[in-house]
Amino acid sequence: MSTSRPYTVRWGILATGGIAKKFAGDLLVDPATRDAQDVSHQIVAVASSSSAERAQAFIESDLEWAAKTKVGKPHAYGSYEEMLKDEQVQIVYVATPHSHHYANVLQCLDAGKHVCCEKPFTINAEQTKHLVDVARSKKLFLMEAMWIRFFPIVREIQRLLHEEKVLGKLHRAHSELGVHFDNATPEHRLLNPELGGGALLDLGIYPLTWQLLTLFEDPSNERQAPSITSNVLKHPVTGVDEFTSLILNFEKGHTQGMLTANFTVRTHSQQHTLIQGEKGDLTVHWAPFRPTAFTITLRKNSDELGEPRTTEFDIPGGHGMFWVRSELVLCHTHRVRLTGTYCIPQEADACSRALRDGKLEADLHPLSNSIFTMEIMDQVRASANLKYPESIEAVHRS
Ligand SMILES: NC(=O)C1=CN([C@@H]2O[C@H](COP(=O)(O)OP(=O)(O)OC[C@H]3O[C@@H](n4cnc5c(N)ncnc54)[C@H](OP(=O)(O)O)[C@@H]3O)[C@@H](O)[C@H]2O)C=CC1
Ligand SMILES: O=C1OC[C@@H](O)[C@H](O)[C@H]1O
Repeated sequence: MSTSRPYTVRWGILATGGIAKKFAGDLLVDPATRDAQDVSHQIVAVASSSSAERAQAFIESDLEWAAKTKVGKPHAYGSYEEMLKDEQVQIVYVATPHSHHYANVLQCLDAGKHVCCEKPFTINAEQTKHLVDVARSKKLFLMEAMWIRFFPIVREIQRLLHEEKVLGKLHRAHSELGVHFDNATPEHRLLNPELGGGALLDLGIYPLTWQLLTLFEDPSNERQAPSITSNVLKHPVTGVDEFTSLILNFEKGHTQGMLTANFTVRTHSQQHTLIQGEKGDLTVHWAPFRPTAFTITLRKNSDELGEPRTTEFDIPGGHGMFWVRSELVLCHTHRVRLTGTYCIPQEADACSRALRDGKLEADLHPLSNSIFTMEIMDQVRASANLKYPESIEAVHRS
């Protein structure tokens, strides 16, 4: 255990909606509980575009600041601009709807702040590329908060598939995410084109990331881009994509991926991602955006499956936006608790370590991943003639 003082990063939270509450709440969990000795987090400011009172209420009631920490309270700002003038703020977590990411991240970078921005990074790839250029020119850290990239369970799946080759040669992967919102009106950010609504950008990005993690990043594919066919069914009222499906051919790896996303019917299968190889299958259990277990079923022969073996990962405390302390457990008849826990940085810890080490992007989720993801989503939208209003598609290079 290291005895040196942890590197403390000072966060500003930009927007006070649903995910901001989860992310900020996770920042307040004592890093010692996850054996992270080298980094810690402080929230120094919260900004709401609605009012300073809303930012204050976020601090007092959503974060239950007084109950959770004795550390000095963050400053509550009634506008994003005001918060970005605060010299105490080192890095900003951007949690506005997709439509606003590009403009908000530009604002942060122009104010000299490092940035961690929610997924999807922007509306289109050109906007992402512009943000990357600006961040690099200003020597500022920038990262898309595609949090599953930092989960130990995801890294363990990659290790098993790509290094240990537990399934042998990979053949195909199926991944999906369907959700159902009871009271989703046309104004809801998921249905509203003005807010970048639609299944692909909000939900499809997860099954797409599972395809990239498994088939695209399979060493035998040598990171060759897939050829893609896609199909989209638009929402009858707002015109955003309600159901979106992709077939991805990875020629180099000789694998095929299929993915589907929608915001009307929930994925009921507990297993949202299925990867099949010559020796058997690996399924990842719900949820695609917060996986906690996977099952490997090796084949006895071409027709018969062997006994499934499940590995579970714990996410003790918090929502899991910064870290996971995990223990491997083999379930079913082989219930074995493996000795030793290990802690792996998750997205917020990864940001802190990058700032501490003077890095401008995160090793586990470099900006090239975000550009590539946006390019694929652009391609799918173009083939379905799915356009957002020009006000949110525009790129403002000077
Ligand atoms: N990583 C993950 O697991 C998740 C990521 N997300 C991502 O986070 C982002 C935000 O999602 P979520 O928190 O669910 O959204 P919410 O609608 O709950 O919150 C968005 C917040 O953005 C601010 N805002 C600024 N301008 C607008 C506007 N014109 N309309 C609406 N809100 C506005 C508001 O905060 P204020 O008034 O304080 O400025 C609002 O509370 C999305 O891009 C989504 O993809 C969402 C859920 C889970
Ligand atoms: O990132 C997300 O994960 C969970 C979904 O319900 C949500 O809409 C999405 O933004």
